[in-house]
Amino acid sequence: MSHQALIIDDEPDILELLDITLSRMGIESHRAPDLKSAKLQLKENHYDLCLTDMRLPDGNGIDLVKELQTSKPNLPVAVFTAHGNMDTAVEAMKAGAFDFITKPVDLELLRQLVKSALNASHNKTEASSDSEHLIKGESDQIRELKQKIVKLARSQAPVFISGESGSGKELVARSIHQQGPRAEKPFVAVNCGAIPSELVESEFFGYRKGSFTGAQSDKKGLFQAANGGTLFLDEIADLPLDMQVKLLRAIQEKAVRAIGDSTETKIDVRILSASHKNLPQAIEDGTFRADLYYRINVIEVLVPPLRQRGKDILLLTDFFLNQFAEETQLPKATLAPEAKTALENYDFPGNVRELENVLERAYTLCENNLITQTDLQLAPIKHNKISKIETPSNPSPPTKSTNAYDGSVSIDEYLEEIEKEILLNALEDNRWNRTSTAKALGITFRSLRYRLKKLDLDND
Ligand SMILES: Nc1ncnc2c1ncn2[C@@H]1O[C@H](COP(=O)(O)OP(=O)(O)OP(=O)(O)O)[C@@H](O)[C@H]1O
Repeated sequence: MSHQALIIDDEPDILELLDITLSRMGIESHRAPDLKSAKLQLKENHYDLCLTDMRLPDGNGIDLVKELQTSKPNLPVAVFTAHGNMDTAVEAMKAGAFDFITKPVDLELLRQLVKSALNASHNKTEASSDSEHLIKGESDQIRELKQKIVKLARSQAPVFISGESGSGKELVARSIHQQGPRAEKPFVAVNCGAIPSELVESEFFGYRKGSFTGAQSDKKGLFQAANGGTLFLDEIADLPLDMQVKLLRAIQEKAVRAIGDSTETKIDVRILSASHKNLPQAIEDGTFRADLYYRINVIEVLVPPLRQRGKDILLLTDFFLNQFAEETQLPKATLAPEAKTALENYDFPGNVRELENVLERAYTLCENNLITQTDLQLAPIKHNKISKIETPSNPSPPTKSTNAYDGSVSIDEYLEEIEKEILLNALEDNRWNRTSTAKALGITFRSLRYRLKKLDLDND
């Protein structure tokens, strides 16, 4: 059965052009010059794709995008925006639009967009099972995250993934890619902090032969390598400022220019990015551009720290122990009860990656395949969870939320740990925004800064 699309625009020439392009792709299109007629047709027919202009004689395309999110959540809607008007594009994607395309319409980009959209609606049934495989966890936080991923996978909007180091940000990015219409195309992950600043541009955009000494042949950049697929920019906060401008341009124009090239090449890449740093803070500090943040952060996903995932600690433990046994072809290790308790009480500053490393080391060290608390070599009290109660938005007095003081460390150290815990929880709750953290804690900004410094938490 051939696909059907609804195209909504008040300019007959554009409708004609779209109709011809789509019919060459085997897609039958219905035309609507305004919202009223579009809504009528949406009621009467089944569509696989909807393309709408933003400004229509009887209203705004974005209202239709919003409405369709509830009435037809599986129908991909893309919007046309005036050239250079990224604000509208961002607004439309936040409202649930699948993607945007600027006018005058580039037919190559249009064809790519249409293919992605059709794949997206085609893929949705297989989607959720993939994520189950990749991201382990049954906690409410992880369930919610997985549901969000299924939705995000269908859109083409840039997603910013925030979360502590080792919490699984890259895994989330992979999952979004794998469940989306680009799954068959490349997923290219790049650690922005690991590329020397003088090489960033050529790594990203490539270069032409002879463009500088040593450029002996053409080289493709990461954007080109990811064409049709997804480019995952990890540690994006580490990108040098001049490169941030070029990245912004590439995202806006959907085009890149290799070093030494006189022309731009259109590229179709979905941008996912991540950082464990607080980007709003980086903007305040002048190390990150606000306009780039606005573009890459159309949708934000927060990966929760492992210590907030309750039963997932032991579930992941089991998963990793199974994995080690499989890899080594040796019997699976078991955990002594006190080792289990120690893991459950540990706060994992390095999150899932740390758990994996701790277990791998313990698996190697343990005797008779039984992992004891000693084998785990967890950091001393410094990193232990003192409180099991998550209080930060309204911190209760330490006496309520802490275990009894047992004299194993000095009282000062003990109190410092409590203070640290409260500060970290409050920071996390306020997305590392210091101004709101101070407010939530009822202390001044200066006092918060002083405490962070004193407790050696001021490392950003
Ligand atoms: N929910 C999970 N289920 C299974 N494995 C996980 C999960 N979360 C993370 N991992 C594993 O933990 C390790 C770290 O994850 P990942 O690299 O995605 O974290 P990250 O947040 O991107 O880290 P960084 O901040 O250092 O870039 C990887 O080996 C990953 O496969």
